[in-house]
Amino acid sequence: MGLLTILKKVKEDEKEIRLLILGLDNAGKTSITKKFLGQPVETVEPTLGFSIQTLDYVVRNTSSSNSHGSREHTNGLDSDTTKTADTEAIAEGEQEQKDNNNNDNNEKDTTTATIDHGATQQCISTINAVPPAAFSNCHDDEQLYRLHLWDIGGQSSIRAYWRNYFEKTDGLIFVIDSSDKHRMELVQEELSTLLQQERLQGATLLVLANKQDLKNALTSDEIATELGLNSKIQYRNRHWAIYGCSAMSGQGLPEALEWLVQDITSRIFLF
Ligand SMILES: Nc1nc2c(ncn2[C@@H]2O[C@H](COP(=O)(O)OP(=O)(O)OP(=O)(O)O)[C@@H](O)[C@H]2O)c(=O)[nH]1
Repeated sequence: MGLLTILKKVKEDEKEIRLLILGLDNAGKTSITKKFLGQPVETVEPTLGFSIQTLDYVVRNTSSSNSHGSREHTNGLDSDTTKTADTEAIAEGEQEQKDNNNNDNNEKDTTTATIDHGATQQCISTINAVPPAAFSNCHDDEQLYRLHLWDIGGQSSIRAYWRNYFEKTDGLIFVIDSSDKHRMELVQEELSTLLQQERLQGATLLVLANKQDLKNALTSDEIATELGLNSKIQYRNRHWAIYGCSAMSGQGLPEALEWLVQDITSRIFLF
């Protein structure tokens, strides 16, 4: 294997992005994940554990397609912040993730794999079989990123397990049911607790104010105020954005994902 081949392989391996999708139960995490994957969203079941999906995402390196123009709110930080590497040993979560990463590597060519995590934890790992050649088929002005979408159940009994999935997270997608006004305080508390976690310190935060198709939905501006995104100190050193969206219509999702990928890639990939 020549040097160039080795360098290219290193480069290719680095183009993987890990996205953690969290939020209260019924917020729309699975529906949004399905929409990202181009799958039907009419029938979704509550996630009783977690599911992992991969999505190959192409970014065109032209000035127009790289722009973040459609984002609604950001903290205005420079995008050259270095990714925080968390080397602390993670007890059970780390082991669980290693098991799943191994599964990921081993099962690339299969469509599904199931891991038994006992009564409350199920994992359905669906790996979209994308030929490795896909990486070399991009045009010069295109870059392919492989997004790993970790959709974790949001029911209160499962929220205690969220911490098992923090490791190596590049981006946190926090999904909110914008029509669920009574639980906004709980949403605020859960997000605030998440952002205090050391292993999520370097992660870009994308807040999705979902279900904008419902008449009684709060707007993304109203939710930003509820969460204190522009006022709380814990958001000052964080790359964040909030987008209104609807998993049903898909409205707002392409722009939101584009912003997230652009923010992450501009921070963590050197070439
Ligand atoms: N009207 C509307 N309904 C939505 C939208 N997104 C999701 N839903 C519905 O909300 C319900 C919950 O959606 P899920 O995607 O299962 O939510 P979840 O966050 O994955 O839920 P858990 O797995 O319990 O954590 C389902 O009935 C969806 O059809 C949306 O944008 N608009």
